[in-house]
Amino acid sequence: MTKYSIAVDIGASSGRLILGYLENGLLKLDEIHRFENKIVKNGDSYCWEADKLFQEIKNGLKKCNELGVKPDSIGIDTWAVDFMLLDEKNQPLTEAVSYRDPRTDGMMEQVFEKIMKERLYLETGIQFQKFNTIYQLYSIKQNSPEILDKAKSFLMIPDYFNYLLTGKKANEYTNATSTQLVNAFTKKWDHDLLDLLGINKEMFHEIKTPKTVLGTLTEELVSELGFDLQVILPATHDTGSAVIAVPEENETIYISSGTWSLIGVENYFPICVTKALDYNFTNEGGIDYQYRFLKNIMGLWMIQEVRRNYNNEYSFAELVDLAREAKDFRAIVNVNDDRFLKPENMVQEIMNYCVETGQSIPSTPGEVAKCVYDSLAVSYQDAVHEIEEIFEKRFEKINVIGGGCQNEMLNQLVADVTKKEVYAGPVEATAIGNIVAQLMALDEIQHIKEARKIVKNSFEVKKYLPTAPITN
Ligand SMILES: Nc1ncnc2c1ncn2[C@@H]1O[C@H](COP(=O)(O)OP(=O)(O)OP(=O)(O)O)[C@@H](O)[C@H]1O
Ligand SMILES: C[C@H](O)[C@H](O)[C@@H](O)C(=O)CO
Ligand SMILES: [Mg+2]
Repeated sequence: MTKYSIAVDIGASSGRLILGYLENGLLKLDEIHRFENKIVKNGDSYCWEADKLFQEIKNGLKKCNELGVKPDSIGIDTWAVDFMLLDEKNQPLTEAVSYRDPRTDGMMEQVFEKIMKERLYLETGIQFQKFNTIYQLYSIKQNSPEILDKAKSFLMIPDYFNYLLTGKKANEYTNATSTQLVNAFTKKWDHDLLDLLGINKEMFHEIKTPKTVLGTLTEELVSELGFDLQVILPATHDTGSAVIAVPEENETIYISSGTWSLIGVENYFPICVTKALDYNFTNEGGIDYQYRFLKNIMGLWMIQEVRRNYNNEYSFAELVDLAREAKDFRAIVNVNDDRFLKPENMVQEIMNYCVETGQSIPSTPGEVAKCVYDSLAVSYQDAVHEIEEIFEKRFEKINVIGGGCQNEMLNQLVADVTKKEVYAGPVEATAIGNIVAQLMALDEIQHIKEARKIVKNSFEVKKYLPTAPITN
């Protein structure tokens, strides 16, 4: 009997419900619902529209009825680090504040007054991003302590949506690791660290791993939707799900390319050595207790903001075409500079950077786009060199997955600057990895190697070779 699973994949720029099932050994996808996601200003805070997003999840489930689809399971994944705090009546104490909110400015440095940076990295293995959950919570403790006093439940965004679906509370492992509050070795909440920071450890829930069946829908939702299903935990950190879908059975460097570019490798143990700290790599949790040794690169957020600055006049494909036409323009920015995390105007910020560094100044949408793509490719190349230095080996190929793998110009740039074979696809890697974890929980797929073989056979993967010869 064929099992049907729904992946709810909500990224920073868009969300989608995708139905997945096995047919003749191949994984089939049907997109049920797609919707926009964005950060909105709520008072003085930059927030996600959590209520609207949950309504979109229900809208997508209602479409199943219209399509005559009766799914067996659902799994939710989103971006990392962000969370909700619930009071004793299970009511949210704040809006869903975004990691791009400036409330964490200066918080990392204040935390280092409580715990040495090196110790924090040795215990958690997590990269130092100013917006990590640890710094968000510390900001609340410093600026609105009454909120933490009332907090009885800490749920990350997917955990919160799972709670609304089932009434059950749990923290899923892959996303919990992104908080920088989980011990990389015990894989549990680091209570010593929480005590050091004066954050009440009682509000955190039991950490559960991908493939866990959390429960079924609440009675209210069954009567609203007209059906019930199993709510299964995928890797609820979207990048954790994306990495599951890398269509490569052997070792490879992956780039999960979307709002962020997450570049790294899969590993069996956490690498918390000084060089990994200096290069700011992370050891986020993966499925089956793998580690995702990777780093955040600012990613296509920059081109999303450039597109917005030009009043969404150009599609992403048109911006690539315009960048190709600007082939002679060359200026490189440090994409990982905090100035690009949430500038008032990304185009202006890029121009200012080029003025400050004495470079040619991009003046057309094509030149700005080319500057972004060239700069991302340079940043990827630096990360590849760092990975090969730490692993003391050369990797032969790079797999690009996610929406960004549709950018053929960037894929070719990556092949040219790294001098490696680049394999681009699948586009919906996150949703695919989400579905794979559900089908594994439903005993439709037995293990990851089998899953990756199925993904490779089921979806298009385009190959890019360096235009210059590969020199070993
Ligand atoms: N046709 C296209 N040509 C070139 N680039 C594209 C195309 N379609 C999408 N993209 C790129 O893909 C990006 C979106 O990727 P994706 O859909 O994986 O992001 P998301 O899942 O919405 O967000 P997140 O990265 O937070 O998960 C866009 O910002 C854009 O740069
Ligand atoms: C904010 C996080 O760095 C971000 O969610 C990243 O981990 C990611 O997975 C983006 O899709
Ligand atoms: Mg995504």
